[in-house]
Amino acid sequence: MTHSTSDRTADQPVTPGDTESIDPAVFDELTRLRESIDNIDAAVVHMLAERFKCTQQVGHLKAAHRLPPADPAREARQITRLRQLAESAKLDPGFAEKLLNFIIAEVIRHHETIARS
Ligand SMILES: C=C(O[C@@H]1C=C(C(=O)O)C=C[C@H]1O)C(=O)O
Repeated sequence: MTHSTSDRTADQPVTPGDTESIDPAVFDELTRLRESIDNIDAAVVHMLAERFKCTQQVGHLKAAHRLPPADPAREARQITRLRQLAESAKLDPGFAEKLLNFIIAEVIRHHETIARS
């Protein structure tokens, strides 16, 4: 059985996936916003891919010159800088720090693999 928007009162939540019962104007707005989210997610993936291309080169340079995979002093400077950028962009600095640490941990793992190879 299908439901029109008039079958549902405002206080009843819409079942996830039940797009037919969403007000068409709301659905259009949601679709527009989701298209932007998809574009942003694609940009993030492409930017991360470029970042990892650079960090792979750093990994090979470090391995060739017997430099350690991690550089905690550089990381500390990056975190300070990113927290400041996040603050001015009204992004949670704690979240920015966690994200950078997550990415750096993956980079260091790659550098350790390169150094062993
Ligand atoms: C890429 C480097 O190696 C590691 C990874 C970093 C990063 O992903 O930004 C930063 C510092 C290092 O711990 C580097 O030393 O520049």
